[in-house]
Amino acid sequence: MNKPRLVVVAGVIEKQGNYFIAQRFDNASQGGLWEFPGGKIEVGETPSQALERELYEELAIRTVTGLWLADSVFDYGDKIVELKGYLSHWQQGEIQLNSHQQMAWVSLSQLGNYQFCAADYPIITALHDYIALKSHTEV
Ligand SMILES: Nc1nc2c([nH]c(=O)n2[C@@H]2O[C@H](COP(=O)(O)OP(=O)(O)OP(=O)(O)O)[C@@H](O)[C@H]2O)c(=O)[nH]1
Repeated sequence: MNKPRLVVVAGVIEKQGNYFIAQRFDNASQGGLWEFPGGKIEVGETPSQALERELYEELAIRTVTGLWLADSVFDYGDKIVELKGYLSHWQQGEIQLNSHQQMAWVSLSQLGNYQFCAADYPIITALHDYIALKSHTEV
């Protein structure tokens, strides 16, 4: 049997040097693990549109999708997830947690203290690389 391959977008939202992360419900797939909010791309959507829709549904905030960070493919056994990570820029609204059991704002170095969905680690690496590059090019 062919296992499903899900194409999923995830957004990294930054505020004052901290990054938004959210914990999946214990009874969901990858339950209890942390992730960047987002979800599956629907038919006819661009990744950017899907991410803006998902962040509104999950967090009730309006965002604009920014820089692409990385794509990551992980086989969870029952499904393959192709995760596309982007920066997301918060435009308006206050965060309401509609689809997660917990949230946190954490620094880049604190990200290592949380257990993420396996597909997220290349996105975290790309975020580290991006921030390092940015700090080298800023004068
Ligand atoms: N939103 C989001 N999903 C992620 C991330 N990393 C990761 O592996 N995923 C996986 O991508 C899939 C899509 O998740 P979803 O939020 O749209 O919906 P879901 O829990 O109903 O997914 P499911 O149908 O696999 O149970 C989930 O299996 C989830 O575990 C991430 O950083 N953000």
